[in-house]
Amino acid sequence: MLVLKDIHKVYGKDKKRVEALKGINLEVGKGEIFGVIGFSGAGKSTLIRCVNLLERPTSGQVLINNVDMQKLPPRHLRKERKKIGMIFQQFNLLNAKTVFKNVAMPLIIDGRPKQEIEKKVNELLSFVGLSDKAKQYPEQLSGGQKQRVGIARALATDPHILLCDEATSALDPDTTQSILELLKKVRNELGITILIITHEMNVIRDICDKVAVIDGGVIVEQGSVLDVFSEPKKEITKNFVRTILNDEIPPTIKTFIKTKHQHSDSHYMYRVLFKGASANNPLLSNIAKQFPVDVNVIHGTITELQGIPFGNLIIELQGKPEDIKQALAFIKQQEVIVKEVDIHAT
Ligand SMILES: Nc1ncnc2c1ncn2[C@@H]1O[C@H](COP(=O)(O)OP(=O)(O)OP(=O)(O)O)[C@@H](O)[C@H]1O
Repeated sequence: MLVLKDIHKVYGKDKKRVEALKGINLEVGKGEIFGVIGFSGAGKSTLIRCVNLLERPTSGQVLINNVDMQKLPPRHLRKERKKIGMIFQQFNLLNAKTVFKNVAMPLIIDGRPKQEIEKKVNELLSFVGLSDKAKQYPEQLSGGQKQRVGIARALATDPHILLCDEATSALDPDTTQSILELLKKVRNELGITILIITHEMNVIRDICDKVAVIDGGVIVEQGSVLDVFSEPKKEITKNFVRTILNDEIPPTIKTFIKTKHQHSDSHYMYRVLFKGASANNPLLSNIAKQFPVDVNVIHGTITELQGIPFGNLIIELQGKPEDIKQALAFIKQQEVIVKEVDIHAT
């Protein structure tokens, strides 16, 4: 659907030269919700603007449905661009125009007949839940309602892809949630592919299928949200995951365990990650029932990723070394990820 091949973007020259993107490779499948997360200055805005060629890449290819966007003559490019909708952090609405006119604008520019515009805009306002606001002006709306207008406007030309540039960053948590639900509806009911850039991991957790982490103009890690959340590899990714899935053992518990293990070289502490169906299995009680081993839950968090439960527990197994070995072998047969925690190194 959308393929970015070795995209570089350089701004300025000589002393003012900034290499904002340093060889970005991404593939977004049809109907996917793909999130790109990074800190401020990582290159997110540049990246998303390169997709619809608001910003021309210095080198590299932007392929949409196998069409190389940069090779298109201007007339064809204008046509292809209509298949890419975009929404913005600050909504970018025309304050002097009504909600209806704002949504109608891309269709008016496109020279569509009045009747068609009327029908389409009313459908879109109903889709985003703002039928009763058609005659109002943007300043009479809340932030969430403004973003709904932004979404309706972006959908006016029936795009295949929707680009979301920090679309929820200006909104409070509840409104963020309702906009994310609307974006899910856009994908589920209209089959539109969505590319989101954000610095908020909760946005990735709540609606993305795949995630890429961008740092210093480079994608440092990417994969399915489930995989990246369960086994983040790079430090920056671990820090992002930690913002919503705190896997740090609290200092007081660390001190307690260290004292307890002071005279022992045995390591009976494990981090267990449950995802999907495994999160519903009574694993811990099964261990306690089947082996002469006590299970002590030291710390844990459970969250949901796209409706799938996802748990991260630190457990301590107490018992004879041979029994613990057997219990551990049993745990490893389950659909969970188990890692030893070296308390002396934490
Ligand atoms: N028009 C421009 N001219 C010169 N440098 C630019 C321009 N736009 C962006 N940059 C630089 O490119 C780098 C990436 O910026 P970009 O805005 O893409 O990052 P970002 O991840 O979107 O950050 P933010 O969330 O703060 O907007 C930064 O160093 C920025 O200063």
